Amino acid sequence: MKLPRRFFQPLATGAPAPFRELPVKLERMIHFVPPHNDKVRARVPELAATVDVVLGNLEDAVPVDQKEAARKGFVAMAQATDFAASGTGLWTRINALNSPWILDDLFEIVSQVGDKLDVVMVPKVEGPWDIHYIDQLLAQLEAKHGVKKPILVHAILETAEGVANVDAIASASPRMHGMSLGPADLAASRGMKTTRVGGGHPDYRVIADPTQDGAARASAQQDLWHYTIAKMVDACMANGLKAFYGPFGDFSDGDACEAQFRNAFLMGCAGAWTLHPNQVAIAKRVFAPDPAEVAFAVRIVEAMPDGTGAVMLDGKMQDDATWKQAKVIVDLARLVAEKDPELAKTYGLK
Ligand SMILES: CC(=O)SCCNC(=O)CCNC(=O)[C@H](O)C(C)(C)COP(=O)(O)OP(=O)(O)OC[C@H]1O[C@@H](n2cnc3c(N)ncnc32)[C@H](O)[C@@H]1OP(=O)(O)O
Ligand SMILES: O=CC(=O)O
Ligand SMILES: [Mg+2]
Repeated sequence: MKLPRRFFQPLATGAPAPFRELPVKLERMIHFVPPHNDKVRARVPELAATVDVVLGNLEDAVPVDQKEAARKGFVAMAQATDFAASGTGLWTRINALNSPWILDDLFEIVSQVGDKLDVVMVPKVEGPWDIHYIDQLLAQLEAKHGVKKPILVHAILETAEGVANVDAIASASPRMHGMSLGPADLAASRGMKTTRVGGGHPDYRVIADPTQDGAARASAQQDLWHYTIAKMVDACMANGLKAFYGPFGDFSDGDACEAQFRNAFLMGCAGAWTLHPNQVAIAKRVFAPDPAEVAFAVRIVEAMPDGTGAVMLDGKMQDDATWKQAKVIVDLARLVAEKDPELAKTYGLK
């Protein structure tokens, strides 16, 4: 373990100092773009204005013979668009640490567009040692190429070992931005008996006890991801990081996607991945607080100006703890309102 006083020291001479606090940004969706696909890449300038984060994906879903094209495509799309102008984040998902592509991914991207890159998403993180390796390498590359702003690291939680080490991953480096649940790889790693990318399964359910009259027994589907999301959210929030739901692969089932995203939002996640344009509106709807909740949260904050004491609102007791919950909702609503004029009007925040 590093000494506490060395935690925030740059890991290479000339590399920028790590952030003490994460920049405050709205990240309702991390929109995945296949950079080797010329048609989709050509749409990135237009797309950038409509999503919170554009991510160029170099890992799974890119065929082996397109890995170089994807990397070059990402550099081209990073150069062609001013993401900062629309307040849009620019991320890339690099190949895994045990792959033959990761070094070229980082060398080429940091050398050519390191100053534009906000976050590197690292797949299949198993433990803090993976983050330490990326942390050191990024510092060396930032120093070599004169990158001024620290590039953040986002881990995908998608192996059984990674889940077992989630707290140590979250606290491994001040470069950590957050984590995403990777339900597809995690299902495989855990030996789950599914063939899906996120979402539920109709056979994962609880059933009521039999009754004497032999009536049909009530049964309800359960959420396969509840435990992991809760574990990830706790690890992230305890370390000042952000937690995200990852991919939902059935593009034809908007309702199921929305329900899964909403569970994650209610449990503390900041956003989710969008893999297809039709998931962007879902993420915008879900990862912004409900206007009625915002209105009630404003009443709580106004009823307890210094955040202490106990008051009654509509028959419900409010105190310091509900004031803090209300503050989470009002702060998020203000962040959303800065970007969304329609919701700003609906929220009507002063
Ligand atoms: C488990 C994991 O690792 S998940 C992360 C890895 N997976 C990914 O990154 C997948 C990202 N998404 C994609 O590559 C694509 O959506 C695909 C290949 C899965 C499907 O693409 P298509 O077959 O073209 O889907 P579809 O026909 O429904 O697309 C509709 C339109 O949206 C466009 N589109 C599809 N996906 C995207 C995207 N991610 N971003 C922008 N535009 C897109 C298509 O080009 C198409 O445009 P057109 O109407 O002008 O032809
Ligand atoms: O990378 C994402 C996953 O679900 O696997
Ligand atoms: Mg994966």
